Amino acid sequence: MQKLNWRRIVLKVGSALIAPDQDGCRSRYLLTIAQFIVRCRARGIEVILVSSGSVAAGSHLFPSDQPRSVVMKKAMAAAGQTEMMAMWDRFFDFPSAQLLLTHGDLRDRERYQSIRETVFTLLEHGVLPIINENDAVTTDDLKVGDNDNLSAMVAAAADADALMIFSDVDGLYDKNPNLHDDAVLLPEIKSIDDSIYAMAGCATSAVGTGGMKTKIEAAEKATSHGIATYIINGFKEETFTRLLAGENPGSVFLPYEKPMQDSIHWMTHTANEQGEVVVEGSFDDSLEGEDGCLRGDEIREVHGEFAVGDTILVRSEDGTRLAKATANYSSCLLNFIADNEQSEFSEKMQDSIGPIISEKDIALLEKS
Ligand SMILES: Nc1ncnc2c1ncn2[C@@H]1O[C@H](COP(=O)(O)OP(=O)(O)O)[C@@H](O)[C@H]1O
Ligand SMILES: N[C@@H](CCC(=O)OP(=O)(O)O)C(=O)O
Repeated sequence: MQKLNWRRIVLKVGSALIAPDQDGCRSRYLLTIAQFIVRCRARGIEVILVSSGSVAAGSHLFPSDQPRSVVMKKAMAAAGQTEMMAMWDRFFDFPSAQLLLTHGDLRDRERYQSIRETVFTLLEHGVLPIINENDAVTTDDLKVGDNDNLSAMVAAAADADALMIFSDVDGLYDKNPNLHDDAVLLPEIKSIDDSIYAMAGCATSAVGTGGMKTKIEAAEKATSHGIATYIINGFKEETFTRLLAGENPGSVFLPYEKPMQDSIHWMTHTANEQGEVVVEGSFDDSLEGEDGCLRGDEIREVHGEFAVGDTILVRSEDGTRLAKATANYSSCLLNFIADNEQSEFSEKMQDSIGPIISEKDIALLEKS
């Protein structure tokens, strides 16, 4: 038996595989994916499943002649999720567990840690975690919006070795293969830049969300955490035999050689900034200084309301996004310090509380 190097993998299954006829769940493609999961587990590989498809699975329960409003889609998701979980559960003789998440859960550090603990406990006890976005309750500002990005956040949280995105296409092509006959498949992508994003088109199926763009975003999130990311065709049986043989049946994005530390990765790719501080141009110098930190006299403006421990954006006076960081001070206190930077009280306070942000809690961003 071929020895695979994966210790833990995240599989993401797109809606077209769940409900290919848009008429409820079908086992046609899921059976092969389920067998792949069983075989991986038999080889000692821990598997986490991120399953799309609740809306596609539930749509047949609602009148097709009515507009698909947001609220109608939420109702479809709520009903379709049960159908989809029942379908997955039928394939396995081991237990599975449902986790319905929103971005609101993942971007809160405590809830993120709690999700990690739950996932690890499930895996430890041989239970298959099956994850989807909680579409029935989520709102625009709380949702991830697509399961490609969600699966990458899950893969990072679970410290997986590989993320496999099973879609309706063989991998990433230099242009959409459903629209261009001369599109060429890219088997290996070493780094992701604008030229890679330029290849991505939208979804062409009736049920897909995000197309290739969100898959590349997911690959960027995952590879920067050291997670190899595959985009592969879940419709083809040979995909699964080739994966188990240690081959690449589609496109693989190679992991960073020096992955980000988990808390920095979370801050960069999952957390939302609650507010921002504008600093004078010498921010890089302050990081290189003895304390590796930011002090009150470098702050020009404070925007938004944030508390100690929240993620904030550090911006330069010319608008450049310099870094995300954990705030050691609330916005209220920072406003006071910025207004009274020379005061003895401000200086004493900083001496006793310490730096406004500390080097270990800073994620530097691309300067653009
Ligand atoms: N450069 C590209 N390479 C491959 N597929 C692409 C590309 N650009 C756009 N696509 C489209 O992306 C689709 C897959 O995305 P999507 O429909 O969202 O799938 P899923 O439901 O599996 O997430 C393909 O069927 C194809 O139409
Ligand atoms: N959470 C949604 C799926 C969103 C999504 O990203 O769909 P897809 O592009 O098919 O992976 C659902 O369960 O219907």
